[in-house]
Amino acid sequence: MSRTTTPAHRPDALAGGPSGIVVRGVHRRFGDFVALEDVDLEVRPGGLTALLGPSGGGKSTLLRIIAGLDHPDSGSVEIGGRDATFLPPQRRSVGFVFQHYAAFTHLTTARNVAFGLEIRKRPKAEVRDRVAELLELVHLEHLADRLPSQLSGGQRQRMALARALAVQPEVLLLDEPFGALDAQVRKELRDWLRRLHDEVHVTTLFVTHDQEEALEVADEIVVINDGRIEQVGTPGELYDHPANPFVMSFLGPVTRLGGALVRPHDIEVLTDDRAGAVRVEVTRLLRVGYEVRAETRADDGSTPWVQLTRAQVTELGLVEGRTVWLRPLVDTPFPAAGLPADASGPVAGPAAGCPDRVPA
Ligand SMILES: Nc1ncnc2c1ncn2[C@@H]1O[C@H](COP(=O)(O)OP(=O)(O)OP(=O)(O)O)[C@@H](O)[C@H]1O
Repeated sequence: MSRTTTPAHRPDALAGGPSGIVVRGVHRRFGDFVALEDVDLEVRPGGLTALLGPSGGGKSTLLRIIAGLDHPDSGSVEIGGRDATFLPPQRRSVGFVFQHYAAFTHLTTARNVAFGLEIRKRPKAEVRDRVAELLELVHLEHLADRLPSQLSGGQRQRMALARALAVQPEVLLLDEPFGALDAQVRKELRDWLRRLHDEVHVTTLFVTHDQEEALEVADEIVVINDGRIEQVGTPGELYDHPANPFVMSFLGPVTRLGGALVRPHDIEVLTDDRAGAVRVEVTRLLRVGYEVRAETRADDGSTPWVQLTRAQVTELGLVEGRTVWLRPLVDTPFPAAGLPADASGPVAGPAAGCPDRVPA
């Protein structure tokens, strides 16, 4: 997917320029529990930003505070350059969509989309034109007269997006908008969201716990864990230059090699001993689609695994039981000891279920 035309590079894409979000020093406690601790965040105007982190990390709390559905104990929220900290949700110019969208069940798709405009008493012709435009945008024009119960889950979420966009919010906040849908539909909708965003350029912040979703869709990813922001960057920056072991292990597969954390595709397999290489025995070759995962055991009892292509396996003559040597192909910034106990592998995405996570 091309990112060359991302709205972040086209700040003039909205009339008056899109608005960013600035969060400063936000704290939020629930009793003794600290849900957000001194959170500072700038969401780029016109960008598609993912708020990514494990369950309970504080994603929804932060989104709700930006939306005005919850309030910080201290700190501030600015939307489009205006202090919104004490504004009610309806005065923040935000549109939101949640995982389980509560549509008006007795209203058609078109009337659901029109709702926000109608309560704002917009002229009938304007409402009609805007609804037609939005339904076309979300590819639901042919289902305008259906009731929500006659739509699929994916169609309902698209209707929710259209409804949120109807009142032309400055920012769009999406909390796991596709979370309740099955994997295939999720995948289609995330491609669709990317394309939709390329058309409308509204500053969008979406919550996800799925690293693959964030890597595929977002211009920028904010990784949040335990109420703190771990790192902010483009998908490439986070994947290639993680700030700490948590980000490294959350954003892709990791394995331990010679006391360091390494990506399993950044390991060279050698058929003889060389400087810096670790001797291992191949314990299992697992074919997973187009890749082969070679599980190994080193003399110190550690069990690094390597991601290879079938051609590499053939070329190396790898078979179970063979001794080979492994060497990291890139510098390994983190010792394996720095890996949090609960982050021994990716939590979701293509690498989920990697051998590191398969119970012995
Ligand atoms: N109203 C509340 N009262 C008490 N604790 C709360 C409340 N809302 C959230 N929390 C706690 O704050 C923490 C952060 O919750 P939050 O919903 O923001 O996490 P999350 O990252 O969105 O997680 P998930 O992906 O599971 O939705 C959790 O431990 C949660 O139990």
